[in-house]
Amino acid sequence: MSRKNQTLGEFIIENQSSFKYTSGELSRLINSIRLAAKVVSHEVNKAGLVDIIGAAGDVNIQGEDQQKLDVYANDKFIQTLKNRNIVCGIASEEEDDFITINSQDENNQNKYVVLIDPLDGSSNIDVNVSVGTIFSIYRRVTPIGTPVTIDDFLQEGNQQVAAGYVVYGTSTMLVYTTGAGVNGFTLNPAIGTFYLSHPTMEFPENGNIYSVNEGNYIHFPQGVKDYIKYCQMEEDNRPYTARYIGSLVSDFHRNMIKGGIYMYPKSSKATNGKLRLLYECNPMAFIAEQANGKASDGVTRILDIKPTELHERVPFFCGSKTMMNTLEDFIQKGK
Ligand SMILES: O=P(O)(O)OC[C@H]1O[C@](O)(COP(=O)(O)O)[C@@H](O)[C@@H]1O
Ligand SMILES: [Mg+2]
Ligand SMILES: [Mg+2]
Repeated sequence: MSRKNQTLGEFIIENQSSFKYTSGELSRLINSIRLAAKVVSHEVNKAGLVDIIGAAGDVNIQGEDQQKLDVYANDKFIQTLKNRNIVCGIASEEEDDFITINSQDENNQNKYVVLIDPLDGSSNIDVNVSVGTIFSIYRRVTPIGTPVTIDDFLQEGNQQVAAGYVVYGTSTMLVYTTGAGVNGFTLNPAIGTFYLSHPTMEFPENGNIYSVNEGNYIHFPQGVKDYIKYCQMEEDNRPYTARYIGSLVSDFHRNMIKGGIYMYPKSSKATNGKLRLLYECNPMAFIAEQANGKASDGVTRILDIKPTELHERVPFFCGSKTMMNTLEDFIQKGK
């Protein structure tokens, strides 16, 4: 039956469908993320009120002004993840260092670490444009009952056991993979339940949407400049459509549904680009590949990059395979 004529009652409730590939603990971990997503969604949907918009007055490790909603989302996800006795460590965009959850206790059998961008698209908060949350889950590499170390977090993206995002848009959706495809769930806020609204999400092989902050065009490497000009030429099915929301999650989500490519290149202003490998690029790359898409730094597959520090940045290109292959050819030629 096509999704169109399914009634709400016929949507498979996520508990019966999305966990067929996951262990009980991982299911419970994703359940805790789902709970935190509902709480944050409620706050996002009233962010126009004085108590939650605006800067929190602090600056995070990235040197960025923390928005109140950044801090709120960070607190909620950490608090929810701590309470479930499943996670032994958390790294967040909003925390200087990783957080240990009683892993020194020899009875602590918690074996997962979570890396999170609690609020993605911060520049959109005060202007009522969609934002998101991104998460990445690994098994710890250090022995259970011993202290968590940075090695538990500096794992290659190809070791992830799950990754996903929440997009707080016209509706709130949770989209994630556990390594067996990508499923999208839409929140029915009236009853607080996520419904499987987008089963087996996949990038179209090709597309005609490109997402990049063209304000930085003059600072881009020549190969990226050449590709952007290619997108704008009157030829074949071009010029493509330019769409840039300013939230990685939102641009990625639209491109996965319609086909397209997202680009955050390095530039003379940001020599490694802006996006963080561990809690933005790796999870989105895992989802992209599980959805028949592709993700690289322009040369190397994102999931094969060996991380060296918690908040390291990499150039990030992600989307429909055919568009990504064309972009990488331009980068190869133009350097
Ligand atoms: O404003 P810019 O430089 O184009 O950057 C926009 C990009 O930066 C981000 O907002 C970075 O994420 P954070 O908001 O979590 O820092 C992405 O979501 C978005 O795609
Ligand atoms: Mg982000
Ligand atoms: Mg963020």
